[in-house]
Amino acid sequence: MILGGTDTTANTVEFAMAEIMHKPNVLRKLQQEVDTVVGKDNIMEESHIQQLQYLYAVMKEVLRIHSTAPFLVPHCPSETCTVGGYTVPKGSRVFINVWAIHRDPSIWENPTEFRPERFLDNKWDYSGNDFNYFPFGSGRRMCPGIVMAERMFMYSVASLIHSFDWKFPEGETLDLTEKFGVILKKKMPLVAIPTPRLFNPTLYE
Ligand code: HEM
Repeated sequence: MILGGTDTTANTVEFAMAEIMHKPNVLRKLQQEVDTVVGKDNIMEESHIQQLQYLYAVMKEVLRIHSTAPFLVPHCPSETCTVGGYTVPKGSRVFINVWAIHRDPSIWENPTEFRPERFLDNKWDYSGNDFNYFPFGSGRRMCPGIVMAERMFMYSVASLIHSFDWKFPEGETLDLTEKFGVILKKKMPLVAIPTPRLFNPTLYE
């Protein structure tokens, strides 16, 4: 529970910050949204999360393009079964390549482009009922930590972009190389330089 709940969300936040910093128009839109909802003379609270619809779309897009659990977790059928015409013997170890499904050009327009707007119409959700988009898996073994993951992600990223502007260190550019494993990680850790942007310095105390 602790492993499943910390590394996953932390890596999703790291990928999100890297993508956001690389796309100044996305950062601008996010900051406009938090400034409207939270205000620049206030700090981010959990109660603001529900109103951050653009940030919610950003989270969904990060979970699509950098699927935190790229092969879900291994499943093992208790009986031999047939799926899509293929026989899966009892006891097999089954990995679902959700990373590839989330980048399949027959499902997604420009799949490698980071474009949160594709989620703004709420057509896609991750309830596990749509096998084109299921970053939290599906069925009985689906992730039980979705609500906590949402809150941790939304609160962390909203606080970071509300309180600070962010840039890459001088001379450094974006490196989004992924390191595959049970959990997808950024190969090179993100280095990001913050600059305070709120009016009242006491909000940083
Ligand atoms: C961005 C955050 C997260 C992502 C993308 C994620 C994704 C997943 C996925 C894909 C699975 C496997 C589902 C399947 O195979 O059908 C899973 C399982 C699991 N997750 Fe998460 N997870 C996240 C955060 C969390 C959090 C915050 C917790 C707990 C507080 C958590 C606890 C678990 C547990 C206990 C399982 C195993 C469930 C089982 O096997 O019955 N996860 N998660």
